[in-house]
Amino acid sequence: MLKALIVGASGYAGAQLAYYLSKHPQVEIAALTVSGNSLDAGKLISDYDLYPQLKGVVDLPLIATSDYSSIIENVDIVFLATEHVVSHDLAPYFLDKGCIVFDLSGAFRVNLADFYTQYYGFTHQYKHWLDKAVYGLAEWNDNAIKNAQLIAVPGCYPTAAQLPLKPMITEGLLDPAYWPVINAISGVSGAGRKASLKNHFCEVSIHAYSLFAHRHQPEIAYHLDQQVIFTPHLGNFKRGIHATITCRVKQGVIADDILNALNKYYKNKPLVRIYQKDWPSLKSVEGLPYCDIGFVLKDDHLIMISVEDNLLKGAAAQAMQCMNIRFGFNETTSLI
Ligand SMILES: NC(=O)C1=CN([C@@H]2O[C@H](COP(=O)(O)OP(=O)(O)OC[C@H]3O[C@@H](n4cnc5c(N)ncnc54)[C@H](OP(=O)(O)O)[C@@H]3O)[C@@H](O)[C@H]2O)C=CC1
Ligand SMILES: CC(=O)N[C@@H](CCC(=O)OP(=O)(O)O)C(=O)O
Repeated sequence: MLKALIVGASGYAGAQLAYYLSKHPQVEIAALTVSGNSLDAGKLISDYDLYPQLKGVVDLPLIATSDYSSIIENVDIVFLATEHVVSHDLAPYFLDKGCIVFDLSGAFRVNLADFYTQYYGFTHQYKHWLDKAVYGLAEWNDNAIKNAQLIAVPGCYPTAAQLPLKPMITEGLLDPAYWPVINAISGVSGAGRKASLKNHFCEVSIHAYSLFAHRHQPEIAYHLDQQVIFTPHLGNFKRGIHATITCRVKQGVIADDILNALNKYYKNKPLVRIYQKDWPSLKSVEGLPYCDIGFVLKDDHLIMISVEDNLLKGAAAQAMQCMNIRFGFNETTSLI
């Protein structure tokens, strides 16, 4: 049995990882940790005020620590379900110890000078690990993931945006003169579990935010090798991302070309489901590890709809999928 550590286990993504690992036949949980001064220190993850859904499933304590020396002996795999700067600081320690690290934050996703100072507010200190990190967009990077020590699991919006667009761009179906326009709305869990007025349920309305300034715009553009306009929205629901992506196709492209491109890349990919008619809504993916994609073409205007659970295909499920790929397990083990 491989042994896995989840850092940030009391967070929304960390708790989902704990659930998936509890069902995995080849990997077991070595420890669940939170920060040294966590208010949840010593509680069971399944306690009433944390995740009672995990009662009888994962009844492990949350260890509050910043010293991993006694834990690491026993660990093969580390999931960092922590905010970006915490992952940035912790990942090299585990990597130097030889662990395989799956980072759910943005700390190793984009290898561009000044990207972290501009969008994340810190100067990246670990260029050599940034150079080695493999972007964990699982359906597209499986060969590189198989050999990676550090897997940077994509952001929730970038997964919902890239999965529909990548086949279009790779097959040369889009008119390069027009940037795809991505309008995506996320549930409040996208902001994490820590309470603030911004994610207080009674305060949340529906609104766009970070116009022309969200850190996921450069992440999407970098990995697509195509500029895009990206506008995130916050919605008054718990979980899920619904992305509406409007593009201009090249003259002569017909609906069959779009469907064939999607099928070419996803027919054998169990976690991406293509709609042949109509288009998906959030209820088809809530609590599930899929990204569902539909589209409509009118003349040379293409609208693609993609939906996912931000905490699952947008975070924990994709991390688990990457782990399965990395260790040669069935891609969907413990996920479906
Ligand atoms: N929520 C989402 O939809 C998505 C999230 N992500 C990314 O995944 C990561 C986790 O997100 P999410 O689960 O929402 O975040 P949460 O805020 O819900 O959880 C963060 C977790 O990290 C712990 N933590 C904070 N500081 C430290 C530390 N120094 N050492 C160890 N643990 C620490 C927190 O516990 P405590 O503070 O008590 O120590 C908590 O368990 C983030 O990088 C986020 O950007 C990616 C895609 C989607
Ligand atoms: C609704 C909400 O606030 N969403 C977050 C993005 C989700 C996330 O966790 O960001 P990463 O994918 O970069 O890790 C935001 O816009 O900052």
